[in-house]
Amino acid sequence: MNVSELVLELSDTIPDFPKSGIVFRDLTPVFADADAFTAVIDDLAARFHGRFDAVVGVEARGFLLAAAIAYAEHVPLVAVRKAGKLPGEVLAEDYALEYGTATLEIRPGQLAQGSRVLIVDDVLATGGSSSAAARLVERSGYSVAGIGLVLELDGLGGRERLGAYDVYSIVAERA
Ligand SMILES: O=P(O)(O)OC[C@H]1O[C@H](OP(=O)(O)OP(=O)(O)O)[C@H](O)[C@@H]1O
Ligand SMILES: Nc1ncnc2[nH]cnc12
Repeated sequence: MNVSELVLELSDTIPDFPKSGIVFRDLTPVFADADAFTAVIDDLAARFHGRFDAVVGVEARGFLLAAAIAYAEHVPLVAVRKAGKLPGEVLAEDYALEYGTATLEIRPGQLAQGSRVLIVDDVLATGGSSSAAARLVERSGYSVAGIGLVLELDGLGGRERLGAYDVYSIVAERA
């Protein structure tokens, strides 16, 4: 099986989680399969290879992917976290997602100005999380080299919202 077949084969679909009406796509079984996880990391890293100086992972599921890509490509890893988790000076962006609203934060000054940053997350739905992460990257003085995702849910406006960026997902499916 190729990497997109592995993602489709192993991922789960849970109706009415975390709220009634949401069809939740769970990628943890993909991460729990060593061959599939390795294939996912290799695919995302290869797609953007040579075009990024650092990786940003979006809490929480994006951390799992971003850490592995940073290790594989030997580049710095920066965490974009939910509000109140990072100490010291932070930049913050409010956003909406499929099942609520939240705030993401970054500690600026961790990378050289002008660094090309790859933003990584597991799922693209409305694009609220990724666009908030992109705004934090840009407000920190870096550029967004691309946004890498495992699964894109079509029909929720995410790709349209991220139109300014190079967005790649391993699998796209109708939400
Ligand atoms: O495109 P969007 O509409 O923003 O949705 C996608 C985001 O939603 C999920 O995270 P969630 O906020 O549920 O947090 P978690 O990773 O901590 O579970 C997912 O991991 C993405 O970060
Ligand atoms: N339907 C969904 N499944 C998994 N993660 C999500 N993040 C936002 N919407 C989601």
